[in-house]
Amino acid sequence: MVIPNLDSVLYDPEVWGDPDTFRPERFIGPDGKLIRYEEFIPFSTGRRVCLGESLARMELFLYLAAMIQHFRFLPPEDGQMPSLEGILGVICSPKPFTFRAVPRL
Ligand code: HEM
Repeated sequence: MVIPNLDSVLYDPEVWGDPDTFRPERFIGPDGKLIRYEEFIPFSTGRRVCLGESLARMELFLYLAAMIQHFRFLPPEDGQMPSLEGILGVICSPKPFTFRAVPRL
């Protein structure tokens, strides 16, 4: 079995500059439009590209938009932000963290 290391591209400092910094605005150009980087390949690329990509993108958009519409997401009372260091496995998953979801009225 061959498991490609997509992180070598998704975290390539030559492409992203500061890949470990949470800076989603890196995907928005000065004209306010979405920048599409060919190096952004969370669903892989080529012949083995994810067959569920459009479904996953749509579900993620609907789920996140609904959550953000209904809640404000804040750090816990102690102000401790989640670590951006992942747990490395076949996929990289987040370390356990806590946060507050405050309903928007
Ligand atoms: C955020 C969600 C998802 C991510 C990040 C993701 C990512 C990936 C990646 C990176 C691969 C390539 C694996 C390889 O190296 O061979 C893959 C393959 C695949 N994914 Fe996804 N996937 C997601 C959701 C889904 C969903 C929702 C479905 C189906 C409903 C799906 C179906 C598949 C299938 C069938 C393949 C195998 C394609 C092939 O080898 O021909 N994925 N996915």
